[in-house]
Amino acid sequence: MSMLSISGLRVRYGTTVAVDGLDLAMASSGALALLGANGAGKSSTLKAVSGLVPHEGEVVFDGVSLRGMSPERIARLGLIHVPEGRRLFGNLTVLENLQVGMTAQGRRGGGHTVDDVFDLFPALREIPHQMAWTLSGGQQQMVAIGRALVGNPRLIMLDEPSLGLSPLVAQTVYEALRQIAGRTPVLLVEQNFSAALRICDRAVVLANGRAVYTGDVAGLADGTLLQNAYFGSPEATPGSAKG
Ligand SMILES: Nc1ncnc2c1ncn2[C@@H]1O[C@H](COP(=O)(O)OP(=O)(O)OP(=O)(O)O)[C@@H](O)[C@H]1O
Repeated sequence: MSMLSISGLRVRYGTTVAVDGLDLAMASSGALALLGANGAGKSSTLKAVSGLVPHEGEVVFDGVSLRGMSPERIARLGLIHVPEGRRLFGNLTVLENLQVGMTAQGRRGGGHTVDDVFDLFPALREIPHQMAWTLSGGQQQMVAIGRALVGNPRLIMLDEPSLGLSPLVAQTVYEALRQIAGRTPVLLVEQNFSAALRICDRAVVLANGRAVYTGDVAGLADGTLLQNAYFGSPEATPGSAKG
């Protein structure tokens, strides 16, 4: 049985169709990359799964339909979203942000401790009392991932974790994600497809809200399909173009 199963997902904002009938299934281990150009519908997919935007279609997590559930309840089931832009509490410290993440554990308990997060990201161990708003982008991303981990995710969804990071910092974040994916299934949204493909075993490529590829990352090796999805071609861009 799939851990996460999405069928016929449709997200609209007014007249814009952001996700246009997406089917996607994830097993209970491994990492899946959700790829595509700007505006392809990647973030909207994650937001729909975590109950942040209205949608049509069915999302089932570990056999439970998420229809009508609040984002808080979905997070307490262990489906945890690290949004684009990190969304930390700026006026809380590193440690306090991590402690807030523990509330997503609900009654499940377990998962990473704050100490485990500091083992994963030693740079944070040095600055537990620093206010989040003063952190660099890379440190913020580490706290955002750590905050998800202490919530004991059963599946973790990350939206563009490397956005705005230097190549070296992005590499540190990706090394941690590789370790995380070894024990928790990861659904990873990225613009930076080469980084994502290095840690994922499966991929879905979106163009204008529709899947143009679903399968093993090996099937993307020759690059043509990704080139088309990111830079445009008639086959890779069904439906009308959106800005
Ligand atoms: N709140 C919103 N209101 C109106 N349109 C939106 C909203 N959010 C997204 N869209 C539109 O929906 C489409 C899909 O956006 P989405 O953010 O899901 O794409 P994406 O693949 O994540 O791209 P990006 O990497 O730029 O975030 C785009 O056309 C976008 O302009």
